Amino acid sequence: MTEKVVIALGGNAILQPKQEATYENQRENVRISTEIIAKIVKNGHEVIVTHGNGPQVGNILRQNEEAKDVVPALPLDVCSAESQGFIGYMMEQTLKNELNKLGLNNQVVSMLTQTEVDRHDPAFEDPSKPIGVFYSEEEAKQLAEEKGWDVKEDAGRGWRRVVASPNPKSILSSDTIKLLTDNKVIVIASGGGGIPVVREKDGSLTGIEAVIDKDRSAFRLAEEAKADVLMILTDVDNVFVNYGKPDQKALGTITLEEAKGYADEGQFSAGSMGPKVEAAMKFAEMGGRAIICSLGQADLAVEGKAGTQIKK
Ligand SMILES: Nc1ncnc2c1ncn2[C@@H]1O[C@H](COP(=O)(O)OP(=O)(O)O)[C@@H](O)[C@H]1O
Ligand SMILES: NC(=O)OP(=O)(O)O
Repeated sequence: MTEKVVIALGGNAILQPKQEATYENQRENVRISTEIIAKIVKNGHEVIVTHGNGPQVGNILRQNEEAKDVVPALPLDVCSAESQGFIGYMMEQTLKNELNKLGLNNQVVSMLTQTEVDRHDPAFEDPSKPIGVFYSEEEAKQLAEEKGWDVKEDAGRGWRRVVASPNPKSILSSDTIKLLTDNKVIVIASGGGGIPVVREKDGSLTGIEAVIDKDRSAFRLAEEAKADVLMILTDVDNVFVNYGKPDQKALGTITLEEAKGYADEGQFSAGSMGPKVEAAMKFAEMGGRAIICSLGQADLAVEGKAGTQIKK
């Protein structure tokens, strides 16, 4: 059965924390991801791809800040647009190559996407979105002091700079995305959660400095593009209960009620698995099928044979 699938690729899939942030490393990781996405297309599904940008947007911002005496620094929303362009370029090119290898000639387009947020969102007062590279606690605190950054510990993996991450209210080009997918075009959209923008009183749009969580905006994208499946890909095969403890247990197919129960127990860390499960539950609530799984198992998971699957 053909299903419309929104695939959300984790930042880890594009740049692993221990890798050097070279173009070559990132392009190869993206190529590996698009090899799997091409298989899903080959199996007959309509696909919309979205992706994270945490490491990349942090690096672009840093480049701008460090070089500001030579070239004026650009604001964070523009860095977000740059990251969408750069990742979209790698993804569009490698996906087309991988589709060609499978004898498929689908059109692929990557769209710069703006996401509307509320300028009064309380998230602007409480920066929480980790961007850029990881630091030791000592380095992070020193950088915070020297450069005025906000820094936080990131889900047990080290310390990172954090910026405001408002809730995505609407993906602005979702009508166009839907039109394209309805016409069999594979769309790469809303990368890095989308470029954050706010609507002025006269209806016009302007950018605002923030980085939107891509799991939250993937849910909005799936909702607005009327997808059947929301698939969030990360670096673990399943969602676990008692994660990291000797009695950890992988979750297979679970009901929305079961997922809510585990979330209420605090099983999913705020900065990592929490937003994924939250997005998956909201999508399941709407009657869709939500999957959280590893990149390597994505083609099996879409057929219901792997990963954590949440249904109403
Ligand atoms: N309950 C859980 N089950 C599985 N993984 C979890 C859980 N709680 C926290 N995690 C962590 O969440 C990580 C995935 O989140 P994150 O690194 O933010 O993803 P990505 O960058 O791929 O979007 C996993 O690598 C794992 O360490
Ligand atoms: N924007 C965003 O959520 O990126 P990551 O998935 O890379 O953190």
